[in-house]
Amino acid sequence: MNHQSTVRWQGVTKTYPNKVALADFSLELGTGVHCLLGANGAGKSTALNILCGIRAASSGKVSVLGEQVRRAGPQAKLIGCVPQSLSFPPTLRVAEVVRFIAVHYPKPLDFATVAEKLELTSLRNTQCGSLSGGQRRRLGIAVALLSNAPVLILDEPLASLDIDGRAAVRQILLEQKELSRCVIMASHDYAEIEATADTVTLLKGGRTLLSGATEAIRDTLNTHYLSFYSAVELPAELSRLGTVEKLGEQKYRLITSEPDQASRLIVGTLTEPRLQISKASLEDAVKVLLEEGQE
Ligand SMILES: Nc1ncnc2c1ncn2[C@@H]1O[C@H](COP(=O)(O)OP(=O)(O)OP(=O)(O)O)[C@@H](O)[C@H]1O
Repeated sequence: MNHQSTVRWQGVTKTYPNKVALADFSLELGTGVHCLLGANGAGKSTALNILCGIRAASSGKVSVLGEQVRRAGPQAKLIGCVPQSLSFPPTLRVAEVVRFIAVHYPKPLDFATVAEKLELTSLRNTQCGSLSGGQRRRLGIAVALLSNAPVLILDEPLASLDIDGRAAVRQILLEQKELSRCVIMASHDYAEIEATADTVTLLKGGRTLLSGATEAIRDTLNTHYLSFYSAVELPAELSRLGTVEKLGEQKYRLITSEPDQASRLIVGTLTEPRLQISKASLEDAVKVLLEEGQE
C-alpha cells in the first residue's frame, strides 16, 4: 500500500512468557473497513490492542497517521476503540460514561447523535452494572463513535448483538466508510464481513496467512461448491479433493479449492450428475484454507 496508509504495523512481535502472540506482523491500512480474521488465539486482539496503545509491542513499530504509537500515548486521540471485553464502572450511568470519555477527544460528537443510532437514548440514566451484554456492547460502540476520530477499532463489534443491533452496526460501518474513516475490526461474523469489509487479513498463530481486498481473497482461494446427484457410491478420490456433504437423497455438495479437477471427476464417473458450480462463501473458503494447513 502507498504512503497514504492511515495505520501501519511494521514487523511487530508480541511475546508472553510462554507464547508468541504476534510474530513479525506487518500491515498497512488506509481508509475503508478492514477486518482481521482468524481462529481463537490467532493474534487479532493483540494486534488491535497494540495499535490502541493498550499493550506494548515486544518489538517493531506501529503508527497512526504518521504518529508513532506508544502505550497510553498521545496517538490515542486519533483512535476510537471498542475493546473485546467491556468493563464499565458498574455504578456509573450511561450518560456519565459518555461524558467521561468524550472529554479525551478534540471534537467529540454529542451523546444524542450516537445514542439514536444505537438505541441508547432511553438508557442514558441507567447504571452500567444493570446493562445487558448487548446493551453494553452498544454502549462500547457508541463510545468509540463519539470520539469522532479518524481511526475506529472494533474488536468483535457484533458479539451479543440482536438483529437490530447488527443492522445498526452495519449502517455505522457504511457511514464511516462514506466519511473516509479507517475502520478496523476483528470478527468471526463472516456474513457481516462480506457485507462491509473492503479488505481482510487472515491470521494464524500470530502470523499473516493472507491479506487483500475481500473479493480478491475469495478469488485467490478459489473455493467452490459443487452440487451434484449420484445414485451410486461416490468415488473415493472425491473426498481427497475437498469436503463432501450429503444434502439429501442422492444429492451431495463438495466444497473444494480444486473445482476443475473435481468437476472432471464428477462428470467422468457419475451418470447424470446434474453438476452445479458456485463460488463458496468467504467463511467456507477460509475454513478450507485453515484445514489444508493442518494436513
Ligand atoms: N495477557 C496474556 N498473557 C499470556 N498470553 C496471552 C495474553 N493475551 C493473549 N495471550 C495469548 O496470545 C495469543 C493471541 O491472543 P489474542 O487475544 O490476540 O487472539 P485473538 O485472535 O484475538 O483470539 P479470539 O478470537 O479468541 O479473540 C493467544 O494464544 C492468547 O492465549
